[in-house]
Amino acid sequence: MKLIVERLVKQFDDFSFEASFQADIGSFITLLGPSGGGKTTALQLISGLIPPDSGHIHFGDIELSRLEPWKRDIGFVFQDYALFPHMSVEENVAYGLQQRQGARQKKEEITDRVSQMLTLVGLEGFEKRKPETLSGGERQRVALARAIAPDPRLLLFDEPLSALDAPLRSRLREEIRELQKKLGITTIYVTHDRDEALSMSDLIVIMNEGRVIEQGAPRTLYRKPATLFTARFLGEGSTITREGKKSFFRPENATLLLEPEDSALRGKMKSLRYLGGRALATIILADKTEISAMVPEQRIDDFEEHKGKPVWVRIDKETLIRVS
Ligand SMILES: Nc1ncnc2c1ncn2[C@@H]1O[C@H](COP(=O)(O)OP(=O)(O)OP(=O)(O)O)[C@@H](O)[C@H]1O
Repeated sequence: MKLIVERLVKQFDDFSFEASFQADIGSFITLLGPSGGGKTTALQLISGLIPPDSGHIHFGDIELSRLEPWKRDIGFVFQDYALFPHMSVEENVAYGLQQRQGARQKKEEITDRVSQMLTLVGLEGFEKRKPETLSGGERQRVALARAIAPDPRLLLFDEPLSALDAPLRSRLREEIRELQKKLGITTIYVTHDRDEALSMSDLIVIMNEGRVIEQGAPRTLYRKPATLFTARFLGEGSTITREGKKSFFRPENATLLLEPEDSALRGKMKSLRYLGGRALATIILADKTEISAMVPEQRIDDFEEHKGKPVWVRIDKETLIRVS
């Protein structure tokens, strides 16, 4: 069973969007790309907030794009939480249930479901609190509980963690991913943060300028990107020309040497930037190309006083990537 986004098209005055991608039902899909790439537009089209000019969205046997937005069974979590300020935590979570399931839903059933959801996101005891008394992370947990309470078929996240500090962001990443796995909800997650995309996803869809550049599993896209855009977006790297073709390599696949070696590239050390546990060396080759190589902690001493001096760089051949 697949989620298939098929040639979804939307034309704004000066922005054209066209995207196709597909993934297994139950998987965690991340739309990754720079600002203005069309990620939010993709979510809005999928949820039905804006109508597409053409295209289809299939969820298994169901054609979502034929359904009215409120019949699509979609949960949404935004960056700014979008909680109702005058409602308590439990009222916020219950709101989604009452909307979806109609007023006939028994009161006790709603109460049970709300407390089950709050337990799931680690917020027992917060039932009566108002959003203004909560931290950013707690608010985002409420938003998550509200989104999953009606048991949606699809969960959409739009940069949910970008307002939070780094340690909290990384904790919530793990929590969201674990919860998603446990519940098996098909999820589409929008971010411009590559670490987030690499650490959370089953599938990453790279978007730029309203188009899908490529899609793949995190490690495949990182190690074997088809395009220079994806290669650069997913991490550090350098481009060299070999036999007239552009080749890309990651700094961790390049070894810095003090002595010449067969097929190692000769250059001059430009800088060495310490990153904690390792350092990133920048080397200028004879043709003025700048490349970078990772130096492990135990070898940093060898190169620390080496600025401006000759060095050699050995690149693992099998890690060189042909890119277009
Ligand atoms: N309703 C609209 N009318 C006109 N243009 C729009 C509309 N919605 C989005 N756009 C344009 O579409 C482009 C893509 O915007 P979108 O928000 O989808 O990008 P994004 O990848 O989510 O970026 P960000 O990370 O900054 O949110 C932008 O140039 C935006 O101005």
